[in-house]
Parts: sequence; C-alpha cells; structure tokens
Amino acid sequence: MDDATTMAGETAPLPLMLAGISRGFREGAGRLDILNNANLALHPGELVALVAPSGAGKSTLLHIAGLLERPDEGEIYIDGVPCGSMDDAERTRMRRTRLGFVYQFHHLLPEFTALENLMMPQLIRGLDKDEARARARQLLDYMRLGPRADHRPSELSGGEQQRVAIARAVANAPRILLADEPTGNLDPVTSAYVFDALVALVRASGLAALIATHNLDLASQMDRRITLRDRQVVEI
Ligand SMILES: Nc1ncnc2c1ncn2[C@@H]1O[C@H](COP(=O)(O)OP(=O)(O)OP(=O)(O)O)[C@@H](O)[C@H]1O
Repeated sequence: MDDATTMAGETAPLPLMLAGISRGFREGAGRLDILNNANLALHPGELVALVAPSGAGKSTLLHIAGLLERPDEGEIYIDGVPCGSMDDAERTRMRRTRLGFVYQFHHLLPEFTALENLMMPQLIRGLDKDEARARARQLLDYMRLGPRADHRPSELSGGEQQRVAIARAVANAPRILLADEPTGNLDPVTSAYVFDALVALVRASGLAALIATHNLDLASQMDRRITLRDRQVVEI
C-alpha cells in the first residue's frame, strides 16, 4: 500500500485510498459506466480539488469515498483499513469517527441552534454533554460564529449556515473531509469568505480534504487538482 512518510521517517497509513474503483448504473437496456478501475490517494493535511463537468461522477466518487455508496468493484481504505467488506454498522461507525461531510446545502437541523447542531454528532458518538458543548463553542469561535451560537439556521445568513455546516463536519475530529460544492450556493464574495474559513480549518486540524467544485479560482488555491477523465481519476 502507498503509505505517507511522517516527519519521524515512519510510515503512516494514508487517510484515504481508493483502489481499482468501478461504478456504473443501469440505463434503460444499457449501462452507464461512471468509474472504471479508478484510483485516488489523499495524503494527510492536503486539500484536493475535484473539478469535472456536470454528470462526470464527482458526487459518485465522493459517495464511494464517504462510504455512502458501494462501488461495483474496488476497495476503499480509510486510515489503511479496508472498508469494502464492512457491514452497514461498521461503515456507519467509520463515517461518524473518521469522515466529515459538507454539502452544497447546509442540511442543518432547523429546530436546533448552531451550537446544538455541532453538539449532536459528538453526542451520537458518545461524548458527554460538557465536552461536546466546549468543542462546539471552540469551533464556532474559530469560524467567527461565537455570537451566533444560539441562533437557529433560519436566523443565520447563507454564509453563516454554511460555516456552521463546515464546523459540524469536523466536530468529531475526522481524518478526512469530503465536500460537494460547499460554496456552490453562495454569492462570490460570501463564497470566497466561506472557502477561506474552510481552508483555515482544514489547515489547523491537519485533516485531508477532497472538495468538489466548479469554481476554478477556488480550485487553484488548493494543493492539488484532479478530474475524472475516461472514467479515471487524473491530475490536472
Ligand atoms: N443512483 C443512480 N442511478 C442511475 N444513474 C445515476 C445514479 N447516480 C448518478 N447517476 C448518474 O451518474 C452520472 C454521474 O452522476 P454524479 O451525480 O456523480 O455527477 P456529478 O459530476 O456530481 O454531477 P453534478 O456536477 O451535476 O452534481 C450522471 O449521469 C447521473 O445521472
């Protein structure tokens, strides 16, 4: 397995590795192949942009990497652990502890405050209330949302909602952040602000991030850019 070398010269497992992934869908009498023997490695701390035309398979790739969808073939390694043959309960546990997700729409729980939205995944994971609250406050402060902690999503602006969603995605200190058009629903100025906050959080926490975006300007600010070509993942 391709391992990352740590500062001490030891090898640590990669946060994410996709090996030989194939995925297709039935389409009428035929079949639509989206990924064919695709490979991808994410190294610790790197921010990778996934840029590809609509319908190329960005969401499919993110769903497979995020253990939300199973490939037809291939293996997904998270922190070196093969996840392909895991049952649904094990995959869910892996998602809760090692993966964070951000979508184009925030998907915050409308009846809960920003603080409670950040506490929820931590409580589900088993942290006690005080610990969860302290971490939630710390993350909201980091995202400059401290004064908005007790507001519900409907009382926040679009950019604030998305910053809460990003903070929530890292509440359980995942190893990998997967984001599908995280700023796609925002105006350019807000989008740039939210993106900067996302990058700062990724850098501060040392997690690896794979971010699908149509925004080439944002993509150019990441460490690496990949696309889907001929059903493979390639560098651009
Ligand atoms: N469950 C499914 N059943 C059938 N076809 C599907 C399914 N999921 C995705 N597809 C098809 O697979 C292709 C890739 O879809 P996907 O959502 O991964 O693309 P995308 O690159 O994320 O597109 P966009 O940028 O528009 O969100 C599309 O043609 C889509 O219609």
